[in-house]
Amino acid sequence: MFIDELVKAIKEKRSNVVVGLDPRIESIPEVVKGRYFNQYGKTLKAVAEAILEFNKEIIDNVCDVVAAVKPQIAFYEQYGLEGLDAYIKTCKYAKEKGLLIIGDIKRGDIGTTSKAYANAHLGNVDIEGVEHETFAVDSITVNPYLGGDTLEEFIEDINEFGKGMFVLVKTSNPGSGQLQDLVVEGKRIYEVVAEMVDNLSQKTLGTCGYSSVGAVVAATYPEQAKTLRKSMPKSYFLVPGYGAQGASADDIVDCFNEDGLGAVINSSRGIIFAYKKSEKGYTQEKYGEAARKEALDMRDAINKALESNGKCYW
Ligand SMILES: O=C(O)c1cc(=O)[nH]c(=O)n1[C@@H]1O[C@H](COP(=O)(O)O)[C@@H](O)[C@H]1O
Repeated sequence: MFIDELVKAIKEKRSNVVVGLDPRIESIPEVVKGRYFNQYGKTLKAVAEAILEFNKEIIDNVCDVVAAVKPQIAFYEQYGLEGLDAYIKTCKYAKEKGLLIIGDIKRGDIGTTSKAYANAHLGNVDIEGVEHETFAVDSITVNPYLGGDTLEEFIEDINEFGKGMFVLVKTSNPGSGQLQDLVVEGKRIYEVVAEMVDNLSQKTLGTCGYSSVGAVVAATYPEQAKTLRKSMPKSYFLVPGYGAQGASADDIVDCFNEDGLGAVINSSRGIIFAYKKSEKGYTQEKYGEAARKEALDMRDAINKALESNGKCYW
């Protein structure tokens, strides 16, 4: 089951870090993309090849330091089929390197359509009795805006295929409060979503005691995260906002339970494009090493903050 594998990886690697594989062609080092532009011109094919080479180097450098990777599909989808091919190959490579994959797809639609998303990203598609795995990731992010029935559609595949999902509860963006913080019948909308997540978590408990239905709770709103931690005790939090969006290790402590578990912290740009921090002596030629160094620093900073609050598991 996804959650048991995630907790196992966290404990083995002593790391609560997730690296977001969000490639932006403008930030991929010239030493990588230049070769593909020479070979294929400024084409979708060249970009997709550059992304794949870049991702593989990042994965090679962080696979023993992080619990999971989180490719955000928009960064691939924007390059059409070539881009999606790079997404699939990236996921396959990460899997070969022993990493868990959280496909950041943020889907959600009416029931039968959600089921099609579940088939694509969690389960299988059935072509007249022949099963095919299309995107093959371990867990996904899901948008709850259409209501609880639409989230239920993912549960069957989560249980059948041992997968997981993280439901958007409190997001990191500046406008997240506009809808999520509204008070309706005495409760904030994000609290209502948290109740839905908590109910679903009971149906998907792993042997580790946590559930394969988790929640996205942003590091940029630590006060809300503290309350949410109590409302969803069995759900793992996927915590974005660390690094590039301004949150630090101290901001994520309350996303963890007293047992030192309960959250994975994502950083995308801050790690994969760390080579740009030339003041640290990083170079574009050694962009993989720079990512590794930043992932190690992030792991250690989080462990230190947890330790000083009596919440370090190891
Ligand atoms: O679901 C997410 O991962 C997510 C939710 C959220 O509230 N905020 C957020 O930034 N994210 C994603 O987390 C990643 C953050 O990237 P960086 O800001 O570069 O670390 C991006 O892939 C976002 O799409």
